[in-house]
Formats: sequence, C-alpha cells, structure tokens
Amino acid sequence: MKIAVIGTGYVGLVTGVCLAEVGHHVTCIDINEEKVEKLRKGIPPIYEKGLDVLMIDNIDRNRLKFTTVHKEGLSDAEVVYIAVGTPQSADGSADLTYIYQAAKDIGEHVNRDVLVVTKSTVPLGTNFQVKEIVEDHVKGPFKVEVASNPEFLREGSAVYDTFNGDRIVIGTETEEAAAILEKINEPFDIPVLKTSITSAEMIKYASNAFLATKISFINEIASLSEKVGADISDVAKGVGQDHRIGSQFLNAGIGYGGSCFPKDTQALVRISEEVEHDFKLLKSVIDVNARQKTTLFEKAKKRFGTLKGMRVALLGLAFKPETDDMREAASIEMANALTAEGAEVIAYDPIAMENAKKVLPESVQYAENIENAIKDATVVFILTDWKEIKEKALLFSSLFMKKPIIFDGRNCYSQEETEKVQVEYYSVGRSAVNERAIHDSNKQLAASF
Ligand SMILES: NC(=O)C1=CN([C@@H]2O[C@H](COP(=O)(O)OP(=O)(O)OC[C@H]3O[C@@H](n4cnc5c(N)ncnc54)[C@H](O)[C@@H]3O)[C@@H](O)[C@H]2O)C=CC1
Ligand SMILES: O=C(O)[C@H]1O[C@H](OP(=O)(O)OP(=O)(O)OC[C@H]2O[C@@H](n3ccc(=O)[nH]c3=O)[C@H](O)[C@@H]2O)[C@H](O)[C@@H](O)[C@@H]1O
Repeated sequence: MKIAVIGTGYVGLVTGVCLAEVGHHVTCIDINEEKVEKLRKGIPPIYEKGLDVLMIDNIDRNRLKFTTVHKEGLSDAEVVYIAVGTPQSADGSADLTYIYQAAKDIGEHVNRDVLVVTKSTVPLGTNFQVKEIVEDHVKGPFKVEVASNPEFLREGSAVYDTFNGDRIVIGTETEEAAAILEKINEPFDIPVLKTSITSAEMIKYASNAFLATKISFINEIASLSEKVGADISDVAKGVGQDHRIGSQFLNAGIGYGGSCFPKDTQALVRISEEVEHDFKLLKSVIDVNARQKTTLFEKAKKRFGTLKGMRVALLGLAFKPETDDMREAASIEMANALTAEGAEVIAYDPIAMENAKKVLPESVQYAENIENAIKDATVVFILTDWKEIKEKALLFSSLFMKKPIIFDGRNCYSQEETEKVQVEYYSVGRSAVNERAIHDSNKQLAASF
C-alpha cells in the first residue's frame, strides 16, 4: 500500500520504517530539513536499537523515502499517518498546532480518496476536527476517512515494541476504514482491537495515566517504607507477584519523566476539566511525581547541610536507559537544583550528552567516561539506570573516591552489595547503608576539635 507518514520523530520514523519493512511503500515527510538530510543518508537522528539497519535496508529496496515536500509524499498516498508532536501547552492541555497544520497539509496535497490515521496522542474529539480540516482543504471530490490508531511503543525499544506490541487499537467511523488498517497491520500479527474513534483516543490516555499511577503509587509506598523500616525492593516484589497487579512499572525511583507521561497526565486532567470532571486521582499522581523528583536532592541536603562548593557527579542524564531523549529527564531538575545550590556538577551519560548540553545549565561539565566523572567527586548521584552505570558506578566509587557516597535514584544495587564495599549509600524506599558508621566517625571527628 502507498503510505505517507507526516512527522519523523520517535513515532513517525519508527512507524514509517516498520511499515516499509513489512512491505508497504512509505514516504516520510518532515519540515525539519536537517533531519530529512540525515534520514536520506540512512542516519537516524534518534538513538533506537535496530532502527538504522532496517532504515538502510528499506531505502535500498526502494520502499522508504524521505522528503520535506508535502506534495511529493501526499499526492498519491492512499493512507496518511499523522505522527507530529502534541506538546504540552502552558495550561497543561495538548498543543494541537502541529496536528492542525498536518491536517491542512494533507487536505492541500492529496489527490485521491484518503484515510487519515492519527498516531499522535490527541485529546478526545481531535480526529473529528482533523477530518473537518482535511475536508475543508481538499481540492477535489475526494472521500476523507479518519482513524485513531494510538501508539504504545516505548522509547529505547521502539522497533521491538512495534513488532511485538500487546495490541493494535483501531478506532474508526466505518468498517471499511477499519478493514484498511487491519490489512496494513496484518503482517505484524498482533491482536487488533476495533473501537469507536473516541474510545481509541481514550485508550491511549488511560493507558499512560494508569502506568503513571502505578509509578506514583509505588513511590508513595517507597516513602512510607523508608519511614517504617520496610524495603521497597522486597515490597514491590511481593506485591508484583500477584499477577492481578503484575510486576512491571513497580520500580520506585525519582519519578517518571520523558516526553509522554508528564504531558499526557496533565492533558487528561485538562480534558476532564473541560467536561467538569474532577480527576482527583490523576492530580495526586502528578503531585506525587513532582515531589518525588526532589527527594534525592532533599536527602543529600539533609546529609550535608549544604552542597555548596561540592563536586557532584551526575550519572545518567536521559529520562531512562537506552534513549538519548532528555525531555522531562530527572537530570534537568537535579542539575538546576545543584547549580542553584552552588555545587560543581560533572555529568556523564553513555548516549544523551549531546542532547543534555542543550538543556542543562551551562556551568555543567561533561566527563567522557564514568571513571572521570567519579574520580574527583565528593558525591555521586545516579539518575538513570543504564547497564553501564549499574555495572561500574558502585565499583568505581569504592575504588576512586576518598570517601565514597552515593545517592541512587534508581535503586541499582542491593543493600548487601553496598554494605560489602563500604560505600555510604542512599536509595529510594530503603534505609541508608553505612550511614551510621560515617555519622559516628563524623561525631568522633567533631569531638576531637
Ligand atoms: N515518543 C514516544 O515514545 C511516543 C510518542 N507518542 C506520541 O506521538 C506523537 C509524536 O511524538 P514524537 O515522535 O516523540 O515527536 P517528535 O517531536 O520527536 O517528532 C515530531 C516530528 O514532527 C515534525 N513535524 C511537525 N509538524 C510537521 C508538519 N506539518 N509536517 C511534517 N512534519 C512535521 C517535526 O519536525 C518532528 O520531527 C506525540 O503525540 C506523542 O505524544 C506516542 C507514543 C510513544
Ligand atoms: O506514550 C508514550 O510516549 C509512551 O510512554 C511510555 O513510554 P516511555 O515514555 O518511552 O518510557 P517508559 O519506559 O514508560 O518510562 C517512562 C518513565 O517512567 C519511569 N519509570 C518506569 C517504570 C517504573 O517502574 N518506574 C519508573 O520510574 C522511567 O524511568 C521513565 O522516566 C509508555 O510506556 C509507552 O507505552 C507509551 O507509548
């Protein structure tokens, strides 16, 4: 089938490449010339495992093209996917500027009957607006159908998720539109759920809101566990073993970040307000997450009094491992707080450092490896649980730091591991390790003055 994809971000690019991989002829359109230039050369502008190989292969097979010219991609497309961004507006709602522009672009350039498929996460009712805009701009007696086909991929495993998703949700007004999308997706061999457009739009927000709720819930239990002396790792394991609850998304930490949970939870609260529904639970989820982001910094302040003048190693900058995405990453708030406090920050991330430079304070220094970040640091903060960081941070801290102190926002190590290597260790939802010994020696030191 001839398919156009508007927007070549995480979703659009992965969708385009994977649709080409299963045999469709895909033209990806983006307004960003620099991006398209790279894409044409087979260089993905984002870090996603396995994407480059599939991209090059499908460009070579002539099934995948990239352009900045809408007409080129849209004029003979039978199906057009919209995968542009829907960022958060100042009032928390989803900003639909790019969606409306894409709809206008489609209307102006399609040259036949068309099915417009929205992959972007959009508030309820948006697909009907898209239909109206496309219809208002088409230059012929063409039939316009719309479908909501929300995306559930995770960054870092986007290609894998596309081929191994739990479900494909197809929301349409007609059976014919649903049948086209079913046919397109047949090669993926993933269960399809057909719904109305509005239900499909809701499924996406409800899924992200539920996952965010799970995270805030376990973070609340973590805070409580610290206070009563329980260990959140054991608690989460025990809770998750009940398969009605499930073990995924029960990792306590420094709160959820990324390009979707923060904006989609806010957007759903705004959607609720518009229909006079007070979504109390979701508002609390958001509040808990905001508080969670500061807990590690507060712990360090409590431990040291002030971090002024201290050299702090920040390990892991991306919002989660296996991605270079810095959107709503915990490292941003942490680097800002540390810098405002007067600390000297030296940061390291295996992949995200170039993107980090665009959003972290200018004074932040960057180390080329973990060893260099840790070497002269007084304290280490772990913010992203990259495999490399998990493997090296504890060992290197114990080897290279004069008095190793780690604040771990991702619970990378067991209490036993840290006890063994004599590192003063603070994590989330568990008691501090070696704290007493250090405090005792501090007391002795103080007494000697
Ligand atoms: N990033 C993710 O993991 C997921 C994102 N989503 C949703 O998918 C949508 C897209 O997200 P991302 O891919 O992260 O966005 P992104 O911001 O990475 O990419 C969007 C792309 O669209 C392009 N664009 C904007 N207007 C255009 C136009 N009129 N014509 C052509 N190109 C245009 C931009 O230049 C940009 O390259 C959002 O609604 C997001 O909530 C859904 C599931 C997963
Ligand atoms: O709509 C979207 O964009 C996507 O949002 C999330 O995917 P993503 O943001 O890529 O990453 P996740 O793996 O879900 O992690 C999100 C955040 O939650 C945090 N998290 C995750 C799991 C957990 O147990 N604890 C926890 O703190 C992560 O560190 C990260 O900051 C969803 O998992 C995808 O299904 C969805 O398609």
